[in-house]
Amino acid sequence: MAKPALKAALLSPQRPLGDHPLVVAGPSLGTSSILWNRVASLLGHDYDVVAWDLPGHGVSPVATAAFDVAALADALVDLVDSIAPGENFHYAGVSLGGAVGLQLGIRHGERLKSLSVQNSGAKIGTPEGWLERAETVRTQGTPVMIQGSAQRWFAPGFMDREPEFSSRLLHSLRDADRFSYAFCCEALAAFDVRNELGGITVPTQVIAGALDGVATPAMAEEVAAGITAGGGTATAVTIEGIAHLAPAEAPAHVADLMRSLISWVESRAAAK
Ligand SMILES: O=C(O)CC1=CCC(=O)O1
Repeated sequence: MAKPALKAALLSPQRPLGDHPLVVAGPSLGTSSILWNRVASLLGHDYDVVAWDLPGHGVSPVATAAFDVAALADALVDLVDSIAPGENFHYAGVSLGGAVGLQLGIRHGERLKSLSVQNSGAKIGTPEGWLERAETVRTQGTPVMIQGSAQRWFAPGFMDREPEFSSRLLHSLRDADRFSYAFCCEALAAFDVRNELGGITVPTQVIAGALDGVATPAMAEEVAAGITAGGGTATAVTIEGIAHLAPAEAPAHVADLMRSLISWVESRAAAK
């Protein structure tokens, strides 16, 4: 599979990288690094927060060939090495970005210090559904997804409370390259790591939204159980009142959960 080129934005304050632990944050399908703005403003004082974009989304170049989730994980390690060569990092990702996190844990566990998988699962949706969506978007463009995405992404009332932020997120979808979006759908169609979760040994938290119909709390429990069955450390947490975009909908809660995991891992490493 082709390895797509990825780019990232620094969301923490401008300063030389390396004095603070590195946190790499990944987006969901149709969104961009904007998804992480609020969490980064809460964590950016203590951590270097870098958010990457999917191919053809945000600042990443369009994809010209198919890729799978494993290739996205490999490309992300290349990206980290271009920013902070050889550095180990904490990773957090939402939905497809969370799937990339699971592949990082499976394929590149030695590079991860912790893993926060949010609104995601070891398998998301059905291959048929993703292939149908890929075809729709390839022929009609990403704007055709806006109405349905708004319903899946946000809990009732969020768009009324946060019109500007929700519209910035939906603009990321509108502005995404249709072919790259379709390749992402095809990557999700082929993604199923339910039998590989036992290979993840990095400390992991799995965050679900109680109102998420795409990646349900049961899917988060399944990920955590699969990791612990292999001897790893994982906990699943459900946040009430939110749907599919935890860092946008509950930034303070997500930042607290991430900070607990990261500071536990960092203090454990410092004590060794
Ligand atoms: O269906 C959506 O748009 C939500 C979603 C599924 C996978 C992903 O990354 O986002």
